[in-house]
Amino acid sequence: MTHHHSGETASTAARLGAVSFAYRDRPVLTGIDLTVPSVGVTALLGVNGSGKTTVLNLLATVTQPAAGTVEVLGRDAASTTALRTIRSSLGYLPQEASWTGSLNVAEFVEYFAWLRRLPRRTRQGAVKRALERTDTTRMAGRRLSTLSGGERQRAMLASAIVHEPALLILDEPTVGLDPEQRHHFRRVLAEFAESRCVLLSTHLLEDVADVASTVLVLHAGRIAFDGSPAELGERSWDDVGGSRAIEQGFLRTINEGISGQC
Ligand SMILES: Nc1ncnc2c1ncn2[C@@H]1O[C@H](COP(=O)(O)OP(=O)(O)OP(=O)(O)O)[C@@H](O)[C@H]1O
Repeated sequence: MTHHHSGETASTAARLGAVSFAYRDRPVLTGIDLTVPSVGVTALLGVNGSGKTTVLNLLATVTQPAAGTVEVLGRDAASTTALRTIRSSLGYLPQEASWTGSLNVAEFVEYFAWLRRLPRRTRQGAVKRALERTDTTRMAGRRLSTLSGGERQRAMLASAIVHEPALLILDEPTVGLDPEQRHHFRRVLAEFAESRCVLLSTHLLEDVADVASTVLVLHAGRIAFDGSPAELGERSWDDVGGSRAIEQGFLRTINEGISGQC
């Protein structure tokens, strides 16, 4: 995996340009600019309430900005015709996505294949591939309600990638997983991101150290850092290395409000 960060030369999966957004009278984003590279895992960091979910909702075209431009997969999300194309190439796993009912894993993923309008002749193959990719083939016949947190999250991931989206957006996907399940989940994401864009929000610096090629830090309504995990780690106070360095670099970025735009 490459460790370049987003820039003018890298091809772009998604972009926000001078976007502002408020919930009633509460401003959340204030003229934010950001770029998500088209390959690799991009991690969006920020404290609680900084607006990560809002950013993901905008890029998933679930929410519209009050001002500014949202561009996804090279198209302007303000255009109704572009939206059709964007949405068919997009996968979105919202925070704590929860599904009830009696479907087993394979049926659940097939249901999404159907929702995504995959033609009948390719549907079974797509389901099989999504199960293989997420290492859920063994649990294909088990009901969702009987799965552990990590197994369930992988089944959710399978449903989000069954149509092979060019851009996959995940809101805090590793919450509630134990260390081994997190590790496993990240390996699946890393593999998927070898040829596609994965954008995830997280509070876990270990997610960043382990799997991200690009880190964006959201602070005070804007992007306060845009670079590689190593570059964020270089902002630490001490010579600590690893996810400790990234944590310190993150804290320093939000405390000092350093601009990380290169
Ligand atoms: N529907 C809403 N109505 C009013 N305020 C909202 C709404 N949704 C979010 N907010 C507020 O907007 C701000 C940004 O919320 P958002 O969920 O985007 O942040 P976040 O970074 O994802 O937070 P967390 O890390 O806690 O998930 C917060 O202050 C939140 O309270």
